Amino acid sequence: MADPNRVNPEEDVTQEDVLGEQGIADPDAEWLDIVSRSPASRLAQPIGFSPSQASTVSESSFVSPGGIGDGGDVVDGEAGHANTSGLPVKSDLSLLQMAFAMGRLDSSDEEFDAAAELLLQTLAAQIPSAEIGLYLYVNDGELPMPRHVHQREGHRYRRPPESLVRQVRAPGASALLARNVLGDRTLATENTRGEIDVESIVLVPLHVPTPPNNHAADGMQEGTVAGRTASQFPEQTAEQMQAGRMDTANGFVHVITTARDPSLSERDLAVIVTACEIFCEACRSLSQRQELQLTLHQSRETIRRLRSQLAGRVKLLGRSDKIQQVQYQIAQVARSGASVLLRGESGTGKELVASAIHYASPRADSPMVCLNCAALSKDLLESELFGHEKGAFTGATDQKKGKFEAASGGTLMLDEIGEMNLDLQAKLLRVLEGHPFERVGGHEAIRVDVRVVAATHRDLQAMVRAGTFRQDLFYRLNVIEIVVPPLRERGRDITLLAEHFVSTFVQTMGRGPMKLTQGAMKKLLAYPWPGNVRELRNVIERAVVMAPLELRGTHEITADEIMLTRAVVNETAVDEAENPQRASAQPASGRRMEVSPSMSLAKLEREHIQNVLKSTGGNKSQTASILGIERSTLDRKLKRYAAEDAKTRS
Ligand SMILES: Nc1ncnc2c1ncn2[C@@H]1O[C@H](COP(=O)(O)OP(=O)(O)OP(=O)(O)O)[C@@H](O)[C@H]1O
Repeated sequence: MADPNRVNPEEDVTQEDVLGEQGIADPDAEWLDIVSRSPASRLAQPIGFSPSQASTVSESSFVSPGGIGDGGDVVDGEAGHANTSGLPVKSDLSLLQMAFAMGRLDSSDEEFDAAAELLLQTLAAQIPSAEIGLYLYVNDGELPMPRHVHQREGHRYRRPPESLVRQVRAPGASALLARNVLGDRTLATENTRGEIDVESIVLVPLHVPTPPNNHAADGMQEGTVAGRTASQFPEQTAEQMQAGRMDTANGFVHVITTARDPSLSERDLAVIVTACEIFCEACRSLSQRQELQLTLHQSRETIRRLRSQLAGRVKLLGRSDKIQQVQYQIAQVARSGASVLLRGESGTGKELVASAIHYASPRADSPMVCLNCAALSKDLLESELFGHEKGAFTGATDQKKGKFEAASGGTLMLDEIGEMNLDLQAKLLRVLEGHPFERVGGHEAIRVDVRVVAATHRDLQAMVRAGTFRQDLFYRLNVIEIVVPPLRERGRDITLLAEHFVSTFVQTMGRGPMKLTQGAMKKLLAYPWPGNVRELRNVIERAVVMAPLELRGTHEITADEIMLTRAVVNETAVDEAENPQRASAQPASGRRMEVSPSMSLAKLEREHIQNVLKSTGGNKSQTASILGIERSTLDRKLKRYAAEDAKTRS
């Protein structure tokens, strides 16, 4: 025969195990340990109770622990809750309504308390004769004041005694129902008249994620505690709860009825447990959403910070007239939303100019996206530009947004626009004219607000004449044209940029101080820079990398350490600068000049000037600088050579 002191004879759990050492003072108290829940099983079950799983419990007996839907559900037949039709009963509907209402809560800080309020309202509607308290522990210390309370008009809710609370806070504790507890001091506390008139009690442990922000103080009901902070709550994350790692409740719901009211039934217990399950799940999902929102917020902040850092770095260096003209144009066009066409050789800084326009424009806080039209096949370029739907083509395993969508609100730079085929040019034109577009394989019309900056090193007008570039697109893109000059036409900007790159690389590579020698500078100035600024950058990077590791003081980067790919270097100037005593008669082009003993000094000078002029691509300022003469002197000499030639011809 079963030991009446045992809660669950099968599992050898005594009544004391459930209630602790102090146990039940009143031997008449009837206990039902109804639900022993594992987090993993939560909400895996329907909210309602299936008749096939229901079991009726006779008075004065204990039921084995079991989760809702685990076969341990209890239905109070007398209360008429057993439902053989399989249709939801009234309480199920109300719980469903509560679940929907909780599901609709957004993830703002106050929603945890809104969910708690919904829970209490639902329970109050289901059990009109009950007083209810919801508790959350800020730490593992004493019983806190209830965070939310429901009490009827003229009635006063009373907290449970500590000894009872310990039971629901024990690891893996179940929900409890106690009846006939009138006068039992271990199960209920006194009312204002010093009587213990509580007749039945339900306690349900809660496993809720840490409330996001303790706004509980705002608009709380009587008995709640203000001034708690989220960090004071025990560390419990939604993931931990989901994984079922946390088995100590960090809160509970306490429901009581007094001697004047109907006693709480098993059906009431089941409803309360289910409602609490829904509440905990809603809190978990709110917490997860809030974590996601926090991550999103942090990511946005990071992007904003990186953008402003980037904006600070987008500096178009140069003091030459030509670069100052470009800087002026950037400032002019940035304020407008007009399309810009950037022209210039490869490596001159077209992308940098596009970025400078973007970061100086009101679109600076939105994305700046670049796409090189030369790097992709026609089909890939279309999908990169406009995106594609899942399954649009082989390999399109997911939906993908295109660069137009990615640049929404910002700027899209289309580099090498001259490489775009005519079909795509037509599609691009439509978008530039304000028409919506569809992703490849899609039907949804997408509209974006994007400023397009196109760039090319090709002669688009010639392409228009040849029929390989649409004239209407050319006009649409060429609202404003900015020509980025080649480096060889920027004179002293070469050394300015070189010095900038030296200090940049020294810093990023963590090297000691370095500087360029005069000879190195002259070598740089004498070079025609077919690869423009990009090539200069690479040359300097190499020089910094190759500089001796053991340095004392400032390392001087000599001409010999400047490795140029083309052999067209003014070695004369360099040699003279590095070894002034070793004057040489080598031409600027790098070809060794044949110097016959009969050659006059004037002829030698003329040949040298023409060679240097050739090596700088006709850049007179640069030539003058290399030769170490004034620009006006060079002009005079060139005029004289032209006059001499004309005279010879006539
Ligand atoms: N005036 C400048 N000041 C500082 N850095 C520059 C300047 N011009 C170009 N650069 C640097 O030179 C490199 C090449 O520039 P960028 O990529 O903008 O050239 P591009 O004309 O767009 O080249 P491509 O036509 O090949 O795409 C980049 O590292 C860029 O930061």
